[in-house]
Amino acid sequence: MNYILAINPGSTSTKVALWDSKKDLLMKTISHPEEEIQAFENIMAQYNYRINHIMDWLVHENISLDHISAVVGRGGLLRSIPGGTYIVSDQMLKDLRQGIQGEHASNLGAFLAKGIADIKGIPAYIVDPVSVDEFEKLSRISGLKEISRVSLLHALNIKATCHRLAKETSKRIEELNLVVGHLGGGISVAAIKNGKAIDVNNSIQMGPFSPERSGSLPVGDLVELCYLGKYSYKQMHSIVQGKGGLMSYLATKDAREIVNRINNGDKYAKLIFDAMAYQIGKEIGSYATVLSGKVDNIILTGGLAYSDYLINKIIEAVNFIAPVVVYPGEDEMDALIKGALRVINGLEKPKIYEDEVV
Ligand SMILES: Nc1ncnc2c1ncn2[C@@H]1O[C@H](COP(=O)(O)OP(=O)(O)O)[C@@H](O)[C@H]1O
Ligand SMILES: CCCC(=O)OP(=O)(O)O
Repeated sequence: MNYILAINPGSTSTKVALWDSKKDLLMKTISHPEEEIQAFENIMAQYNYRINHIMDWLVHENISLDHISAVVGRGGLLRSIPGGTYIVSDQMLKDLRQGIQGEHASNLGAFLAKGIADIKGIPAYIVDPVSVDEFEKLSRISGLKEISRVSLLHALNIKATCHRLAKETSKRIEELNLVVGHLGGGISVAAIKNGKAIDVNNSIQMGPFSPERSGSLPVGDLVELCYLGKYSYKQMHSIVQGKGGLMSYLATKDAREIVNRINNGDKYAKLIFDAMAYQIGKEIGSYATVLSGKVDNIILTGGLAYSDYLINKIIEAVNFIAPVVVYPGEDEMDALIKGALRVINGLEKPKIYEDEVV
């Protein structure tokens, strides 16, 4: 049996999947309790912890490394590069170790893939990392000379949903203009022009607030908050990235719990949840203008797309722009496997990171 192993490290879990030539996909979400993750100084320090969990899972599934022919990981905050499947290289690992564009759980994907692949001398890949950059020149201008807007997005799932829609409508992705909202713990809203993500909010720093991130904030007030002497640099980061958004207002990031509260008459929960829908709709409208209003479809995806309450509010606001297609959840594991397979089956040449940096 020849398996491909896919690894997707997230902030609270490591998702693993095994694909075999009979096209069976075996998947597992290995959850990491907060107190275990918190014990590590940084993301890189979690390497041994996460790889041990993956090895234990393989043993549990009775899969020998001898039967794995390639390993593919989610790509992290690398330098800006075009979409595609990349061979894990030393330079890539160096940039991730250095945190060239910041810290993110996905920075471990290439390390975990390479770590396992090297035991047997098999190839290690990453696919459509979060630093996929297909921006047009205009998209990079921020409003302050010292700061450029950068392309960071849920590229893997966004690209996968574009391919899915193209297939379902018998079109080529290059023919489609789409606005895609990946609505998860973080939110990316991207303008996809002829298959390329020509602009996106950058879910870590801007755009609508999300279950755990503040999104764009009034900039002067943010500067004030930073200099109050109340919070350290590290605390400020964790406030806007992990404890912002729904978490900040409602002390939970669980959309199901919030809808329950709303159904039980909690007016404040309704105000905040409705505001998130409002901001998402506003962002979608803004990205429709990037495409001059020529939008074939709006796609809503990610965990929050399971919430009928939220999705109906967003659809109400944006369906004057284009028909809305909802793909709840995410298909990142499948996208990783498919990316590796395109290269293994010779349909695509694997990209070399060093040659592609934008
Ligand atoms: N079945 C569901 N119904 C409503 N909301 C859901 C459902 N599943 C997940 N969510 C919400 O989606 C959000 C997380 O999305 P997800 O894509 O799983 O996040 P991530 O992968 O970024 O951690 C959370 O707010 C969670 O409560
Ligand atoms: C860096 C953009 C991708 C992102 O925010 O991923 P998560 O939601 O998985 O943290």
